[in-house]
Amino acid sequence: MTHVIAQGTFDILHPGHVHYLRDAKAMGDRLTVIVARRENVTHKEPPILPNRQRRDVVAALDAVDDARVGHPEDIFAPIEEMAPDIIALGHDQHHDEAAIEDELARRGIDCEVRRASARGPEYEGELLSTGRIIDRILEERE
Ligand SMILES: Cc1cc2nc3c(=O)[nH]c(=O)nc-3n(C[C@H](O)[C@H](O)[C@H](O)COP(=O)(O)O)c2cc1C
Ligand SMILES: Nc1ncnc2c1ncn2[C@@H]1O[C@H](COP(=O)(O)OP(=O)(O)OP(=O)(O)O)[C@@H](O)[C@H]1O
Repeated sequence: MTHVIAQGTFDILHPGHVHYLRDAKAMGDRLTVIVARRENVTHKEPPILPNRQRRDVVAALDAVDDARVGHPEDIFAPIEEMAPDIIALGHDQHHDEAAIEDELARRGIDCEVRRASARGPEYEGELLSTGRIIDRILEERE
């Protein structure tokens, strides 16, 4: 059984998220998703929705076998505990594959790091970014 881990913020789900998680699931047999804690989302605006709500909705997707809110301080602690076979990074995630591989090796975790593919819009107006959905809401409702 090949265990795959995916991770992200997943604030206001859209079809890009569904694509990423299906792609990650297709890399193996079992998919666990780590949902980033609000306080750890520092590279962009913090999520609108609470940790548990983002976790619950991700857990309800077909591709997802299990979803959990991430560790507050050590992002490698859940990886160490679950010992997955593959970490599937999102196509645009800022994480450096080599740095993650180095840390996995340092901790003695035998796990491959891969990148998932991107999905573009399939029709005029399809919005595949939480940030852009929020911008649209602000434009149209103010
Ligand atoms: C291997 C890995 C493990 C992670 N584990 C956690 C975690 O335990 N807790 C957490 O809050 N975030 C965790 N993160 C999520 C990062 O915080 C996340 O990349 C970022 O905040 C959200 O990025 P996004 O822009 O793709 O949504 C992890 C990221 C990676 C690459
Ligand atoms: N169009 C897409 N195609 C493939 N993967 C996507 C797409 N949109 C988001 N993802 C992936 O989903 C994961 C979680 O994304 P995240 O929660 O950062 O949402 P986002 O919509 O990309 O956010 P924002 O655009 O506001 O920064 C990331 O790994 C990201 O690469």
